[in-house]
Amino acid sequence: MNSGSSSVKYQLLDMRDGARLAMGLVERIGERTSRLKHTPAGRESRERDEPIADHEAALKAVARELAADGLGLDSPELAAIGHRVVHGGRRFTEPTVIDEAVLAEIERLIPVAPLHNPANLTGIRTAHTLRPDLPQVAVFDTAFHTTMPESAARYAIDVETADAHRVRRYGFHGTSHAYVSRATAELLGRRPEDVNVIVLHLGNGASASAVRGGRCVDTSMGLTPLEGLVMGTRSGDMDPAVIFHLMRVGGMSADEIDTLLNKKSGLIGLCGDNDMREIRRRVDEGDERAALAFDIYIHRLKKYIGAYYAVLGRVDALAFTAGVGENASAVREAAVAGLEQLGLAVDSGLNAARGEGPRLISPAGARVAVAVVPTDEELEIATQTYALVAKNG
Ligand SMILES: Nc1ncnc2c1ncn2[C@@H]1O[C@H](COP(=O)(O)OP(=O)(O)O)[C@@H](O)[C@H]1O
Ligand SMILES: CC(=O)OP(=O)(O)O
Ligand SMILES: [Mg+2]
Repeated sequence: MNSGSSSVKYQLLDMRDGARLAMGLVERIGERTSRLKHTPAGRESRERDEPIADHEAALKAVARELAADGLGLDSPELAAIGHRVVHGGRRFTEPTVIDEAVLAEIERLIPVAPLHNPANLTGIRTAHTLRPDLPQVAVFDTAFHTTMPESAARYAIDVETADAHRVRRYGFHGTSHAYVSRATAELLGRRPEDVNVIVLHLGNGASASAVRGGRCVDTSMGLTPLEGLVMGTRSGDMDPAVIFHLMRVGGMSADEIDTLLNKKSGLIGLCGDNDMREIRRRVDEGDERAALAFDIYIHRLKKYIGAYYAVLGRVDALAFTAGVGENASAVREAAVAGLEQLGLAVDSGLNAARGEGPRLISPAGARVAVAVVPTDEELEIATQTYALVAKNG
């Protein structure tokens, strides 16, 4: 289960061979026009528009769809349910079997992941009600980033204050960064230990990571998923003094600024749209606001590519993933344009071609491989969940 702020993605997997039995997506939870798309393996997808009020209703709708295919949650073959949990703080560095103490810790972390941890908790509680006998396992977005050195994880603020309030950089999308950096090494035919990769996870939320020999050494999100890249609705990096200015001069409250920066900024704040498909359509029609939003998005992305190049010293591959990274060829082309001196370039034919699995888009013989590597957070969650459950007997 991958419960996001307004969506649930899910897969049912046979872990004997990794076969996907069913997958699906519930979108726009809490809005009037929620949509559920359910795809049983080897059969037609079913799409349904129906109001789905919250993550509890979403999970129940998913259970209903699975049952309709004879894959109901009541199956005795179901071994465990794995859940994405966005914020695990410093305590959770590994997948963890969920009990009351774990639930309490995820709840305690809500203030630093207000869009995500509540949805994750609802997903876990609903799944537990449906199958109280099964192990429920939490796989944390923050876990992969716990290898970051202090030089990358600490903010340069007073140490006592920071420690008293657990203020540091945790990083997110770790399940995706882990999976994609490994899949990129595989695409190059090399061991993860031997390659340095920059991963750009560009979804609605977006983050970059620098991965040296399979271990994360830096990532763009921080205490919360607000820092770093320009996102669909989040600002990413800015001078923190913007907040004091908006409070003192703009008369805004902390909550109002929180909503502004998390929900009304980024691409949607800049041009009124957060979907890259729509933005590209407008750019192609000559819309100047959309073009400026696109340029700001790309400028930030380029800065992170350069920064992580410097952090790693040697880069073997740059991998694009998630909704924007996997689909928006214009973003990939613009992000590496002008970086030939760094050995980075895309072949426009390869970049424009549609494809399914991981694929190279850099020209033959390029010093740095540029790749599109589809993420699969659900498979990674299932793999980690199954390994833990199998180990525990
Ligand atoms: N064909 C496409 N072309 C360009 N952008 C796309 C395309 N499909 C999806 N996207 C972008 O991907 C985003 C969703 O990415 P996804 O990784 O599913 O995000 P999240 O997990 O944060 O919900 C959309 O908001 C849209 O901007
Ligand atoms: C952590 C985060 O930003 O997740 P998402 O991209 O699913 O919103
Ligand atoms: Mg996502």
